[in-house]
Amino acid sequence: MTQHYQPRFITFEGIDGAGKSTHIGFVADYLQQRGVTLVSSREPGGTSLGEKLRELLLHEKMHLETEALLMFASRREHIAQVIAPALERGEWVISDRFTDASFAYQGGGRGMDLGKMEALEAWVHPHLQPDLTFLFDVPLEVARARLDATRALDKFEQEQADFFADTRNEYLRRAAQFPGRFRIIDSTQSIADIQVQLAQLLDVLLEQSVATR
Ligand SMILES: Nc1ncnc2c1ncn2[C@@H]1O[C@H](COP(=O)(O)OP(=O)(O)O)[C@@H](O)[C@H]1O
Ligand SMILES: Cc1cn([C@H]2C[C@H](O)[C@@H](COP(=O)(O)OP(=O)(O)O)O2)c(=O)[nH]c1=O
Repeated sequence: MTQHYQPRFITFEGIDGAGKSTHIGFVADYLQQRGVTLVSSREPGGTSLGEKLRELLLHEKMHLETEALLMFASRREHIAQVIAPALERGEWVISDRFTDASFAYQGGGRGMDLGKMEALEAWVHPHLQPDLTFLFDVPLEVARARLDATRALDKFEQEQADFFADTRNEYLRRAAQFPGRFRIIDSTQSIADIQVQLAQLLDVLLEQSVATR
């Protein structure tokens, strides 16, 4: 008998170089092998308009509030075109970043007023929150060394240590504020050990999501 699951929304967060992208494919495969139909997406981006906004956001200098507004504009389109329709079809959505990233980067890193951020969140998705958020957490030096070893850096990745310290602290503050949905992954572990931990956490969510019909 095929297993049916209630739809779930999973997000991946962490400072640049923490290892988030490395594990998204693993999570998608793990869930699909267990019968989950899912959509894998990312922010900023995830739609045709969102990908154009991503290009601007990652390469153009702009006012901090413009940056926050464009992140939420991309998110609004992403929810309307991708996230909400998939959940309504009964599918799962996994997204490489969501609103916690705006709190961490524009709020923590750039210092935007968190009250304004909360207002944007309440405006753009008053009733939608991830069911599960994996926060890939590493010391800044580890993340920086991984980035330097691998790729050309975009606008955010070129920021200094202070920026990432504040970004990481805001992520950890959000995790403490919403312990029900956040799972902090110690990303100094090996990739194999992280995958074991992810599989255990996904098994719990799968068990809680079995639909009886
Ligand atoms: N646990 C880990 N141990 C060692 N290297 C890792 C680990 N996780 C990721 N990496 C490497 O670090 C680099 C950045 O990882 P990536 O997943 O792209 O980070 P992010 O998406 O969080 O910015 C990649 O080269 C990746 O292979
Ligand atoms: C979603 C989001 C991302 N960002 C930033 C974080 C990242 O530095 C950047 C792009 O994210 P990411 O997809 O992690 O970049 P990469 O493909 O290089 O791993 O956008 C914000 O500043 N605010 C946001 O709300």
